[in-house]
Amino acid sequence: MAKKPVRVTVTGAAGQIGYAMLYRIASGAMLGPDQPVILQMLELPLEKPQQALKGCMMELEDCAFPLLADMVGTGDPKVAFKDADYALLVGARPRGPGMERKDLLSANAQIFTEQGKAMNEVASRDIRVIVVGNPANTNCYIAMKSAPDLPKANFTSMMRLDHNRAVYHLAAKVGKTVNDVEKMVVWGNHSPTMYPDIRFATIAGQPASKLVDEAWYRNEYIPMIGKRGATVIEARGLSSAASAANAAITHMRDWALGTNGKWVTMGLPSDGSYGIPEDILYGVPVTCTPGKYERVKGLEIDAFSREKMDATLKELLEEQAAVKDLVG
Ligand SMILES: NC(=O)c1ccc[n+]([C@@H]2O[C@H](COP(=O)([O-])OP(=O)(O)OC[C@H]3O[C@@H](n4cnc5c(N)ncnc54)[C@H](O)[C@@H]3O)[C@@H](O)[C@H]2O)c1
Ligand SMILES: O=C(O)C[C@H](O)C(=O)O
Repeated sequence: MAKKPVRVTVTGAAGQIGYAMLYRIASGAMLGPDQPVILQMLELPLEKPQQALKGCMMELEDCAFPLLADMVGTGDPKVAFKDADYALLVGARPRGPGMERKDLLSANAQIFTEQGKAMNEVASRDIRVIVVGNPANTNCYIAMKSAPDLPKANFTSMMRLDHNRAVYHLAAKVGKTVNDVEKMVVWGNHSPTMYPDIRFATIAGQPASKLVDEAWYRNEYIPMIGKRGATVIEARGLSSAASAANAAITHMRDWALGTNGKWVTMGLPSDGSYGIPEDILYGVPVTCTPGKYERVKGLEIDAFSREKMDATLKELLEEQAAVKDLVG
């Protein structure tokens, strides 16, 4: 029997990431080739973005996707999140050259308070949320705190782009492919303080730390992964869109359908493990079974890692303090 359609909300749907994302979700790339979806798309309630959203919806019609059961385009969060089963919170102001992601904090905090409240009121009680809009970890924290009736564990922030970058550049360094890399971890914040940790990683079954030079790893690789977003902005004049959309889709796909034991990185509200205070949205390794993620627990944290993990935590605590008044 055909599956019942599920409702997927995308905010900032007519922006660059939205445009790279909608058609893949409607094609089944996120929830599988037998799962019909209803797309509920939110854009700013202003003429230009609403007009652009209409254009996106025309193109969705013209794709004639068999899995697209229905669609809604709106400027009202309560319409966009109504009964939503999945939400991809993309809509936010992106940074330009010379800005850090945390410079966007106050501009975007309001958005995530409003959207958290709307989800609290009208979304499915089991909604699964990924926050992409920057600063993603803290925006997710704000949305989660603004939705006290929904399970905290269902709020996640996107660290998958960092994870994918870390996997690709490690594989490339030793002349292997991404398929050869297992057990990558990117701890912490989606910012230059993030800590790509290769201590558990293997490349074609060999320990990664034995295959690459430690000085390269510490002095080149870690900062390069942390600054990759800025490097793309410099080159494109715009922030990553295709790779960000791809990361969000694979984050949700893995959560919905499982990873078959493979480790991926998700920003999760901390449960206190690894010395991260509860509720802070922090990148950690997980495995997923359909509909459920499970943290990889009990990893040993050495002195170098502790220092790196504490530095990215410190930044998250500062971001959290800066939005304290909004969150209450
Ligand atoms: N977490 C990550 O790894 C990652 C990666 C890339 C980009 N980003 C972030 O994603 C966000 C979106 O990037 P983009 O390149 O698509 O930007 P964009 O400017 O092209 O699109 C953003 C869209 O959001 C809309 N929008 C703004 N406020 C909104 C609101 N309150 N409700 C609904 N829609 C709203 C805008 O009208 C616009 O169409 C930015 O914050 C960017 O920094 C995050
Ligand atoms: O760096 C940015 O501002 C965009 C995004 O967060 C990225 O990492 O590509």
